[in-house]
Amino acid sequence: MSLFVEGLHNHLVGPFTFDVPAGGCLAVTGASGTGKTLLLRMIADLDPHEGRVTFAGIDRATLPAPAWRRLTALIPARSGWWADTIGEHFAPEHEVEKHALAADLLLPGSLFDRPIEEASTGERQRLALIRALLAEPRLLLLDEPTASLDPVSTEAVESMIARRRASGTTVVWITHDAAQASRVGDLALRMLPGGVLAA
Ligand SMILES: Nc1ncnc2c1ncn2[C@@H]1O[C@H](COP(=O)(O)OP(=O)(O)OP(=O)(O)O)[C@@H](O)[C@H]1O
Repeated sequence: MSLFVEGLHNHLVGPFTFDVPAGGCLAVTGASGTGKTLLLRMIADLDPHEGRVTFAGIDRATLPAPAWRRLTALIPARSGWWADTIGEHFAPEHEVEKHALAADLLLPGSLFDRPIEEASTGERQRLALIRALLAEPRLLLLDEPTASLDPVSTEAVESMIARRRASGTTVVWITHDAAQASRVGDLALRMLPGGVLAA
């Protein structure tokens, strides 16, 4: 399912116009504060904005919000957690799959029994990714998903996203790592101050 963004802007950043084909990955780079997160949040419809977002040929404005939320997942740089233990954040029907995804991301299965306060930043990042992937989104919006990870764990995340892309999931991936941007992205956008995009 392809993503088409046209004239997307708010009072701080934009307008942005680009498209990402089905299964493609747009790598977004740029200095801190140039509006990368705001771009993701506007695509996800989490912040007020103007402009058009079309996914799989459907104008997002015509979709009820719950339908859009089922199609997309935004994984923020800092994930939100509300229950005491990690496992409580996962539905019982995902018991088997969550462990499989955790193993793929080099996380021990015992982690799910532990309090969330004990999870490291890098563990939380991977757990947030697992939580999002269990819902099988067709559009993944990733905000620096490997910022706190070592090279081996980073590679595990990149491989997992590559597998999702192979089954048609479309990705927008924010990164500060130019090498990662060229590894994971088949399209690249660089944000400049003022939210202008350069290819
Ligand atoms: N709710 C808000 N109200 C006012 N200004 C905001 C708001 N959210 C973000 N900004 C500002 O908009 C600009 C872009 O923020 P954004 O978080 O998108 O940057 P970024 O490129 O993702 O930065 P980083 O690489 O540091 O994560 C920043 O100057 C930020 O201070």
